[in-house]
Amino acid sequence: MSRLVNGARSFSTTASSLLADATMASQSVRQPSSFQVFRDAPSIRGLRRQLLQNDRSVGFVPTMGALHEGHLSLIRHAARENTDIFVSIYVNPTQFGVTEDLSSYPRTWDTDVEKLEKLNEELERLGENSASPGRITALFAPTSKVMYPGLPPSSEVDGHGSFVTITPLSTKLEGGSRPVFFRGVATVCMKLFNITTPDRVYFGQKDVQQTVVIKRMVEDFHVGTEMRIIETTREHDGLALSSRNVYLGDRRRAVGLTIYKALKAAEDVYLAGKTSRADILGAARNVAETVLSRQQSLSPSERALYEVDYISLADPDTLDELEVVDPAKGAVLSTAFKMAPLEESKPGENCGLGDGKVPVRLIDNLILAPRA
Ligand SMILES: Nc1ncnc2c1ncn2[C@@H]1O[C@H](COP(=O)(O)OP(=O)(O)OP(=O)(O)O)[C@@H](O)[C@H]1O
Ligand SMILES: CC(C)(CO)[C@@H](O)C(=O)[O-]
Ligand code: BAL
Repeated sequence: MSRLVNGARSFSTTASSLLADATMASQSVRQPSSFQVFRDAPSIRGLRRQLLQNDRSVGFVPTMGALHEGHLSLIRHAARENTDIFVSIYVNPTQFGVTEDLSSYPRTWDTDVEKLEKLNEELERLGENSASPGRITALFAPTSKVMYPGLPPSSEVDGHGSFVTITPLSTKLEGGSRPVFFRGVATVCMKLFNITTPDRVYFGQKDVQQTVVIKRMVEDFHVGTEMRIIETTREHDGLALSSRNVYLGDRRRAVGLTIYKALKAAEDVYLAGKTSRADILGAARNVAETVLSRQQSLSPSERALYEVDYISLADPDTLDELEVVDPAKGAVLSTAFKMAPLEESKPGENCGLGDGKVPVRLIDNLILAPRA
């Protein structure tokens, strides 16, 4: 397959996306051999047209890069039911609020390309003995000028632009702390879906509210694609993989596991037969508060502090908060922790990328499955 970088152009809009595009350009050194890289819409559309004419199916996996096993798991699922997989890497400025971490979001082009190449080798080996030999054939890595051709992309709540807004879903949970987040996500996903016209799209359960918003968008706008939601990939101890975890370091990584422990405690209560909000969320809050007060009693060089943004027990379709879980329907248990920067580090301590100074937002959720 060709080693072309298709339609490579370098435009920029706001300072942040200028930085993002420049970072991308400076990192776009490694070129893959088993799939093509596309930087603009007409070129990837050309490939899509050819595939359609040859009765091939496309599974699309949108990402913001800094790829980890969670992303690879989405691609492996896509490989089981499509001949061709399109992956996108684009750090979308409009989903970051003006004070959020757009400029520090991890960008790791070379290792991302390497991981995708290795995965293609794995898929090729699997394909020899299976009926579903899907492969990555395209990596779409557009510039912001390609994605936002008309205007500089705005991250202001009242900023101008062509936006897709899905309310009230987008205002709940994550939307409470990140008011432009789902407007940005829905808008960029609509653009990506319009460009790639995939048969199926793959999203991770880890970002549960994102799956609910995109599912609603696909239904309400009659987007001609099927949506697949893939279970959360976790570390051995349960911490959900996330691109931002590289900023945690050892101390915040250990304390950050509380997010999973709190959810598990709440799930245990539901599995034991309780259905009330007070019982279920009480168990999660108890874990979160106990760990936090223990951390607060330690010295600044020993502790890692956090703030619980929300702990939610919500309806799986509307994300409305529930007082009681209907066991026939189940619920979504979700939470967000804001891990504060370390106050003091110890000599030789692994404080993570950014030396422990970058605040890290962790989100996680468990689905309380319906029971008879
Ligand atoms: N641990 C995971 N398991 C399964 N899917 C995941 C996991 N982490 C991310 N994904 C999915 O990968 C897709 C791209 O996500 P993204 O590139 O934002 O990575 P991320 O790890 O979620 O990063 P962030 O630090 O921004 O949360 C999304 O559909 C997301 O839900
Ligand atoms: C879906 C997405 C790629 C849109 O930018 C992003 O929100 C993500 O990576 O989850
Ligand atoms: N996976 C979510 C992307 C974000 O936090 O911006």
